[in-house]
This record gives sequence, structure tokens and C-alpha cells, in this order.
Amino acid sequence: MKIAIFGTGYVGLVTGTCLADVGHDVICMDVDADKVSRLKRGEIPIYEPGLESMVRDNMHAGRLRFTTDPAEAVTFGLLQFIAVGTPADEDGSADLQYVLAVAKTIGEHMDDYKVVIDKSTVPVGTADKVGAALSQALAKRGSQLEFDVCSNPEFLKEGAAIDDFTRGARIVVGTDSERVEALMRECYAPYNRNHEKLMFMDVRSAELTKYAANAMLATKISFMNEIANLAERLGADIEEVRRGIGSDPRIGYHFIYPGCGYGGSCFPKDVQALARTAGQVGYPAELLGAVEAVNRRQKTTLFTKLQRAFDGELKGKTIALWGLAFKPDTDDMREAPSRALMEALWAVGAKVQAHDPEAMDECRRLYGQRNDLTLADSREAAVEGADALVICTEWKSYRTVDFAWLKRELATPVIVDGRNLFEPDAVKQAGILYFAVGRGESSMQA
Ligand SMILES: NC(=O)c1ccc[n+]([C@@H]2O[C@H](COP(=O)([O-])OP(=O)(O)OC[C@H]3O[C@@H](n4cnc5c(N)ncnc54)[C@H](O)[C@@H]3O)[C@@H](O)[C@H]2O)c1
Ligand SMILES: O=c1ccn([C@@H]2O[C@H](COP(=O)(O)OP(=O)(O)O[C@H]3O[C@H](CO)[C@@H](O)[C@H](O)[C@H]3O)[C@@H](O)[C@H]2O)c(=O)[nH]1
Repeated sequence: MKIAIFGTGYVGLVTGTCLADVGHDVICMDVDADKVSRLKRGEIPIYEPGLESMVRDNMHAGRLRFTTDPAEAVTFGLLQFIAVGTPADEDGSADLQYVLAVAKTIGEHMDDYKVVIDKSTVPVGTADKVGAALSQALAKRGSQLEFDVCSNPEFLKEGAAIDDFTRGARIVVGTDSERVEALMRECYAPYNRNHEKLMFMDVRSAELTKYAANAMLATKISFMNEIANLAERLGADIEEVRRGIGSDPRIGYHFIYPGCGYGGSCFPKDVQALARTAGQVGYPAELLGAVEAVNRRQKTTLFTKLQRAFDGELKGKTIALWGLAFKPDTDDMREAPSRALMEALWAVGAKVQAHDPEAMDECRRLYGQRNDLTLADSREAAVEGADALVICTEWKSYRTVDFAWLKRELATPVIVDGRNLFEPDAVKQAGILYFAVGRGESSMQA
């Protein structure tokens, strides 16, 4: 099938590449000329395991190409995927300007029937707005060409994007058109061989499904963080509690890891956007507000624990930080807990020596050159001359540590672990103060 994808970010690039990989002819369009010229050279602007070779293979096979020319993309594809950003507006609602700009572009250039597919995460009612923007653009041309708009939210996770796209649990499509259903079945047929994964529903339900999924996952995390904070004050161990409740199949082990708060480009903005949508229809959505509030507070806990370890005297201290990305296997630092921590440390005059296997360029791009930030080449270099170590991201390469070595390196042997990587007793035996989440030294200290 001939497919056009608008937006070559995490979602657009993965969608385009995976669809090309199963034999479709794909053109990806982006307004960012620099991104497109890098992609044309086979350079991937993001870090996503496995993606670079897949992009190159499909470009060489002639099934995947990139352009900045909207007319070329619109006329090429029967299916037009919109995969541009929907960042939070000032009031927290989803900013639809990029989505609606693509709709207008499609209306301006289409020369035949098109299926316009909202893959971006968009509030309920957006398909109607996309249809209206497109109709308006067509009307300006005096054209009465036909089109359909459907919703096809994406559920991939960064760091596991290819696997999630190709082997995801479900493919949700919101449409009331049989023609669209048949075309979407054809598009996704290569991923639908083992068992039926396609779920067709009305457009509004599909749009809401995406927000409900993210809000549910964010709720699980905030719930666990709330219980972890309680465990600290009650002298319980959250990791035992996690195992205890996860063993109940009604609860399950997935997505119940306590930590230093959820980050990334999705949960924070999507929980907020759903709450704003609820507000717009006069529903208070108190649970969503609480999920957001718990997460905001959780991101401050690493700093609070450091303050406790140093009796509030953090000025002039050097803090080693392992993990800048909002989670492992990505270079994405959007809403990362590391950022809240670094900014709080800088505000009180402390210095940061940070390491991340993939996100250091992104950190440089975000913060530039600063006297109070050193980006270290290795995890070992990050702790050299530091007073304490904080772990923000559970990269595999941080999971095994020689505590005797750490004790020698750190001026004050303190570890604040935002991901519960170590056994508290092992760290304690090495003579290091260990503040984890819901366990360790944090326990019984309100
Ligand atoms: N990142 C994820 O893991 C993920 C997963 C599922 C859903 N989503 C949703 O998918 C959408 C895209 O997210 P992302 O992380 O890929 O965003 P991103 O910021 O990485 O990429 C968006 C791209 O769209 C381009 N763009 C903007 N306006 C354009 C236009 N008019 N025409 C063509 N390109 C344009 C930008 O230049 C950018 O390259 C968002 O709604 C997001 O919530 C993201
Ligand atoms: O038990 C857990 C699981 C995750 N996290 C944190 O939650 C955040 C989000 O993690 P994850 O969901 O793995 O990453 P994303 O790439 O943001 O993916 C989410 O957001 C995407 C964009 O909407 C959706 O498509 C995915 O299904 C959804 O998992 C990260 O900061 C994690 O550290 C925890 O704290 N505890």
C-alpha cells in the first residue's frame, strides 16, 4: 500500500519504518529540514534500539523515503498518518496546532480519496476537528474530493518501540466506515497473522482508549509511589510489598515499580490533558489530579533525601548522577526526574557530575555549558571526587556495583537510589548510607 507519514519523531519514524519493513511503500514527511536531510543520509536523530539498521535496510530496498515536500507526501499516500507532536498547552490541554496544520496541508494538496489517520495522541473530538480543517482547505480550492478520518492511537514505548509496534497487544482503530476498516485491515494484515489484534470501535472510544491506557499506567505508578512513601514512614519494605501484591493475578507484576516519578513525553502530558478534557465537560476527575500531584511530589524526593543525608548543607557539594534519560534505552530527557533533581541542586549551589549511556548529547543540548555540570565519560568518572551518588535511571550497566570501591570514591558514602537497584543490607555492610524508595535508610524517617 502507498502510505504517507507526517512527523518523523519517535512515533512517525517507527511507524513508517515498520510499515516499510513488511512491504508497504512509505514516504515520511517532516517540516524539520535538518532532520529530513540527516534521515536521507541514513542517520537517525533519536536513539532507539534496532531502528537505525531497519531504516537503512528499507531505504536501500526502496520502500522508505523522506521528504520536506508536503505535496509529494500527500499525493503519494492513500493512507495519510498524522504522527506529529501534541504537546501540553499552557493550561495542560493538548495543543492541536501541528495536527490541524497537517490536516490543512492534506486538504490543500490531495488529488484523490484519502484516509487520514490520527496516530498522534489527541483528545476526544479531534477527528471531527481534523475533518473540519480538511474540508475547509478543500472548500477553498472549490474541491469536493472524498476523504475519511479515523483514529489509530499508538501504544509503543520508547526503548522498545519496534517490538511494541510489531508485536503489540492490540491495534485500535476508531471508524464507522467499512471502507476504512477494509483498508486498515490491509495495512496491518502482516501484524495480524497469529491472532486477531485489530479492534474496531467508534472514533471517540478509540481516542479515549489511548488516554485511558496511559492514565491507568500512570495511576499504577503513582499508587506504588504513594505506598512506598508510606512504607518509609512505617518501616516496611516496598519491594516485599511489590512482590506480595504483584503475585495476585488481579494486580500483576507489570508497571508497579516505585521510583523517582514517571517522566517522558507521554504520561505527564496525557494525564494532564485528560484532566483538562474532563474539566471541559464539567467532570472533576479527582483521581487524575491526585496521580499528577503524587508524581510531582515524587520527583522531589531524591533531593529531599540528599538534604537529609547532608543535614541540609548541599551548597558546594558535588553530586554524582547516574542516568539522565527518563528511562533506560532512550536518549529522551523530556520530563525526566534527573532534570528536577539537577535543577534543585543547582538552585542551592551544588555541582553535578552526570553520566548516561545515551542521553549526554541531549543534556548538553538542554543545558549547554555550565560550571556546575560535568558530563563524565563513564559511571566511574562521574563518581570521582563526588560527595554522594544518586541513581535516576535503571540502565543495565548500573545494576552491578563494587560497593567497596564506591565507599573509597565517595567523600561521604551516601547513595540515593531512585530505582531500588540494590539490596539495602549489601550497601549498608559496605559502610554506605543507602536511601532507596520505600526501603533502606529512608525507612521510619518521616
Ligand atoms: N514518544 C512516544 O513514545 C509516543 C508513543 C505513543 C504516542 N505518542 C504520541 O505520538 C505523537 C508524536 O510523538 P513523538 O514522540 O513522535 O513526537 P516528536 O516530537 O518526537 O516528533 C514529532 C515530529 O513532527 C514534526 N512535525 C511538526 N509539525 C509537522 C508538520 N506540519 N508536518 C510534518 N511534520 C511535522 C516535528 O518536526 C517532529 O519531527 C504525540 O501525540 C505523542 O503523544 C508518542
Ligand atoms: O513500573 C514502572 C514503570 C514505569 N515507570 C516510569 O514511567 C515512565 C514511563 O515509562 P514507559 O511507559 O516505559 O515509557 P514511555 O515510552 O513513556 O511509554 C508510555 O507512553 C507511551 C506514549 O503514549 C505509550 O505509547 C506507552 O504505551 C506507555 O508505556 C518512565 O519514567 C518510567 O521510569 C515507573 O516509574 N514504574
